[in-house]
Amino acid sequence: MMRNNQHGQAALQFNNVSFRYPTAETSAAKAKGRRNHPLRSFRPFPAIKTAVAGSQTTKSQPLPTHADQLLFDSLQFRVEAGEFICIIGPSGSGKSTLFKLITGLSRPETGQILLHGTAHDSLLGKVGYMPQHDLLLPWRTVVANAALPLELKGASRKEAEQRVTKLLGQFGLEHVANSFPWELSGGMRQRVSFLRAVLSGSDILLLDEPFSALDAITRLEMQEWLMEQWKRRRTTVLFITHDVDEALFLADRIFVLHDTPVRQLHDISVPLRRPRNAASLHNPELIALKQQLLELLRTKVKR
Ligand SMILES: Nc1ncnc2c1ncn2[C@@H]1O[C@H](COP(=O)(O)OP(=O)(O)OP(=O)(O)O)[C@@H](O)[C@H]1O
Repeated sequence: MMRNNQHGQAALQFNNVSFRYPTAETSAAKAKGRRNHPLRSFRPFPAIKTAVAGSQTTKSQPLPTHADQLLFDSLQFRVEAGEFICIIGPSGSGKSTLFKLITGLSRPETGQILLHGTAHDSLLGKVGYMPQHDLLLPWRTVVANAALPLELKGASRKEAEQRVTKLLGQFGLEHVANSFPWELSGGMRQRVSFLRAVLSGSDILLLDEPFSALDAITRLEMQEWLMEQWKRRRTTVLFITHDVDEALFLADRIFVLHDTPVRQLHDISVPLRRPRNAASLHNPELIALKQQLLELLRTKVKR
């Protein structure tokens, strides 16, 4: 179900976004700090000796630095309202960093990130974010964990918990309302985490490998459940995964990050009608697409 509207306002848009770790200022400041540090002359390891032909000179090898690690270079893309986008790419290609830029945890060096056509000073709190590890607070019950974003927005705890309680049924959590996270299965914890992201109130949800720790059956159940939630809420979803089948099953479009720095995303539409089921992936067109994606992922990330 593509809801593409290239001429209207995008839900999310990257305009020439460049980013590197750490920023030039931080590395310069760190280097200055190191130069003035009293322990500067302390050498925990002997300098690496480099034999230079015909001489006895010794030379210290420079330590590797991330200062030049440009990850995104003038990156442009747009995501339309209501789309389901999966993001795949080899480890270290920048998938989680893309989310850090969207949430505002990191800032681009140049370029703009627009939500519904508007650039904000900070995007923190403007998108729902479900991190790779659910980060539920162990001392809070399911209701109290899910109520957190409402409390952060100023609601009293009682008020927030009342609103959460009304939603528990939709998320299949009514019978564990007063349980603690350690009493729940992985799939249930993911539901609480998802509810918490939804309660951020944003219509853009960023899900970072939410199902990677689940067994195959629970994972399939959670994928189907997520599809239901997405249809019901009509949110825009960006979903990071390492699993090509999962991406093909869920996505309208798949973004592939396969080079560093990322200058352009491979933007691949999934030609599969909804509703989908596991058997949909056996269609020959999808098998060919899977091969194409695996080939792209095998491309070595350049530095
Ligand atoms: N805080 C940081 N400081 C310096 N470099 C970082 C920092 N965080 C990540 N990096 C580097 O940036 C690159 C991209 O990291 P990122 O976590 O975005 O990759 P990823 O595609 O999400 O990887 P994975 O699939 O393993 O989760 C990596 O080379 C990583 O080492």
